[in-house]
Amino acid sequence: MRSTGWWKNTDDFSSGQHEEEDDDEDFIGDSEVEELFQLQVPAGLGEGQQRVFIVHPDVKWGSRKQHLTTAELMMAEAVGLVNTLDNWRVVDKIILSTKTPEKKRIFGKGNFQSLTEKIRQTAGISAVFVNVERLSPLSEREFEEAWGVKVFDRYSVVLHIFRCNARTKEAKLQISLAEIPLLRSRLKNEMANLDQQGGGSRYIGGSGETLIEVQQRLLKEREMKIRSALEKLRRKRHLLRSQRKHKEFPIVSVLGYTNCGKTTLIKALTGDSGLQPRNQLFATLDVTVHAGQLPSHMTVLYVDTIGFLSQLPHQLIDSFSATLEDIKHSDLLVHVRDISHPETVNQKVNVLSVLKNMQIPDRLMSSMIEVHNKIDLIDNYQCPEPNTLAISALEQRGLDELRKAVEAEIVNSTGKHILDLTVDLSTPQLSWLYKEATVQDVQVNADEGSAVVKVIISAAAYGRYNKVFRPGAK
Ligand SMILES: Nc1nc2c(ncn2[C@@H]2O[C@H](COP(=O)(O)OP(=O)(O)OP(=O)(O)O)[C@@H](O)[C@H]2O)c(=O)[nH]1
Ligand SMILES: [Mg+2]
Repeated sequence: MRSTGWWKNTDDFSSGQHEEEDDDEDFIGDSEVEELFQLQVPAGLGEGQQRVFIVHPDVKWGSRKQHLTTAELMMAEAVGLVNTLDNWRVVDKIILSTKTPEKKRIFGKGNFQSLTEKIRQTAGISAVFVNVERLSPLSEREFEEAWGVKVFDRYSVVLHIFRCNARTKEAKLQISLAEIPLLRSRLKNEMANLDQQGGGSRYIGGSGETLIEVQQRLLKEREMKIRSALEKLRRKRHLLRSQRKHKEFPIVSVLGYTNCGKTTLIKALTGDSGLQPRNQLFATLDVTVHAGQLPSHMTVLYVDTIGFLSQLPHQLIDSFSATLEDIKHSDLLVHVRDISHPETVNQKVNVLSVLKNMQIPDRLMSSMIEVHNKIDLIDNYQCPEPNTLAISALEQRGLDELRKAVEAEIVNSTGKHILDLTVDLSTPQLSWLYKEATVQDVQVNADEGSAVVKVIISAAAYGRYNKVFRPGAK
């Protein structure tokens, strides 16, 4: 199986060193990862067709009009999540107004009764998705008993989508870690059940531990194992990052709300046919790297990242912000927006606030290029904001302008200079420049045996050039 992990892809462009080296103490084998990934998927979430009834409990706020739009958008997002999964179907859906979130019960008594009737009368439902971030184990049990089907919250659904889409070792481990709280609350639930039958607090064997203590200990051990495996991967990536820095390929991280077109754009910019854009949320779960050329023929590495989503359960944000950590080490950020989306402004606010919480360095925030994508869906789109670029990644429109803008920022941020150097063709100057810098243009003057070479060159390389070929030059 080909790994698409970022450390692996990075290798493809650098030293050719392979991820899977035998004598590497930080090496994590596939089987080790699979063992940690292989979890007791909550019953009903795994294989098979799922026919889902969605309930969105809506807390009233603001004016009625405002309130309705918000609830409907939240419902649309819930439907989007369910449709992401191949074998899941939405059978019916309902928005129910609810009490304030601080209250213990989500639904009032009357509401709950009519909801229960509706669910029981709808034929063929196999699960109910209650669109709240996290259900308490108590509510989950109560709902499952009343409705007679599995009950999922946003956390378990998003986690399941992540599980289905994870490909690399790191993504799998991150998901296994994010799953621990879910397992912990399931354990609580099971123990509450057992206790009713007097079983959970009984000591087992001669160990002096009760059943629940054993289970909790196993879970804790599992968590430690995952954390240590992740730590090993991180160390490895750090090593590769410093090797890559050496090679001086500038890094351009492409980020934005889920489904805005990041993968499509990188595919268009690099021609990398291995990339698969898909019309679904969280199509990309692994950070991957792809080489592309700028107008000056300079090679840059585009980093495809996991998409942002508002209302992402925050336990998952903790796990996944680690996946995004690496964008801090980029030379440039490109923020892609789906300008045709009705919520495009809120999406931008969400992306910027997550970046702010991640403490992205100021230099990256101020040089970030904002790209308005999917302009093919809007007639005569004009960017309303200055310093933004309008493109269609799908129809490959506006890409040259984008490449130019990327190049200008890269030249700026990496401290490279664009210079016209006159070289003597009887010396190795030109071949030196080809090797150590990016040659943009060569104008040969045959009569004089010289050429004017336009190059992009780092300050350090220019210093070496002068030392070797023009000692005494300032
Ligand atoms: N009309 C139109 N559709 C586009 C454009 N760019 C991307 N899309 C479509 O938008 C959908 C999502 O594209 P992706 O490139 O997978 O989006 P992404 O941002 O990588 O999504 P995630 O990885 O899920 O975060 C796909 O169906 C693309 O074909 C565009 O310029 N115009
Ligand atoms: Mg993608």
